[in-house]
Amino acid sequence: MKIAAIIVAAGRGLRAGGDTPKQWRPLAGHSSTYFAVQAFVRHPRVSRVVLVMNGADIAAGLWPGGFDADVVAGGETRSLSVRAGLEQVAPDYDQVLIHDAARACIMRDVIDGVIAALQSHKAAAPAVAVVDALWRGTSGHVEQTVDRTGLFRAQTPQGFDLKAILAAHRQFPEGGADDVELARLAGMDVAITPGHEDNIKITLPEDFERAERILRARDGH
Ligand SMILES: Nc1ccn([C@@H]2O[C@H](COP(=O)(O)OP(=O)(O)OP(=O)(O)O)[C@@H](O)[C@H]2O)c(=O)n1
Ligand SMILES: C[C@](O)(CO)[C@H](O)COP(=O)(O)O
Repeated sequence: MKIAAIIVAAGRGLRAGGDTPKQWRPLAGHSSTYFAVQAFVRHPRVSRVVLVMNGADIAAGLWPGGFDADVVAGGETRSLSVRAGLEQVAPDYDQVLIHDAARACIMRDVIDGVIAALQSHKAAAPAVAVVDALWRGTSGHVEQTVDRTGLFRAQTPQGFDLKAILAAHRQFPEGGADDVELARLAGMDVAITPGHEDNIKITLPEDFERAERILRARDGH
């Protein structure tokens, strides 16, 4: 099986704040995008990596290179950025892994779990089960306890049969929360694989410190 990876890095990171989009800010000596791309370039089963960037970030030279990855311009939404990446992957690839550049701490086991599940499924994605009690609240007050049974927190990389996910994106150009949502809209069954608590998405300002701690605790970053 020929596997490609798409790293989406074209967002503006508004919730994280700062002058520079979160995926380009200094993180453990590099950037979140650097670590995300590195994880897939180094993976022995992945033979092509496509990095999707905002056009202005490409023009500003934010990607320092140094890895064998194709760079392509993204779109206004995450789904449009993924679509741009998918259109760039050569049709002789069988499967594609779609990953957020904002998930710098992605680890080998999580990627391996998705690839293993793709041997028997057309779609597979990592997640962690919700273990805390869940509340619905308004104006700082608890209104209701929500049943957590069967609830998961979705992560990336989300993996797919290339032709099937490309067809799903073409069928639903309005997009969705993530590629799993589009796959399900197109009728695909999606297997849940083990995620990891450290595979965080840098979303809020405080997430940088946590990501930095996780990365610095690893050897040879
Ligand atoms: N138009 C977009 C929007 C998002 N992304 C990417 O999708 C990933 C996950 O999205 P999210 O965390 O929501 O990033 P942003 O959209 O940048 O964040 P925010 O919503 O806070 O602005 C990120 O790596 C982001 O760069 C993208 O490639 N193109
Ligand atoms: C794809 C994703 O990372 C799964 O957790 C997520 O959907 C990204 O976007 P969000 O805007 O933070 O929901």
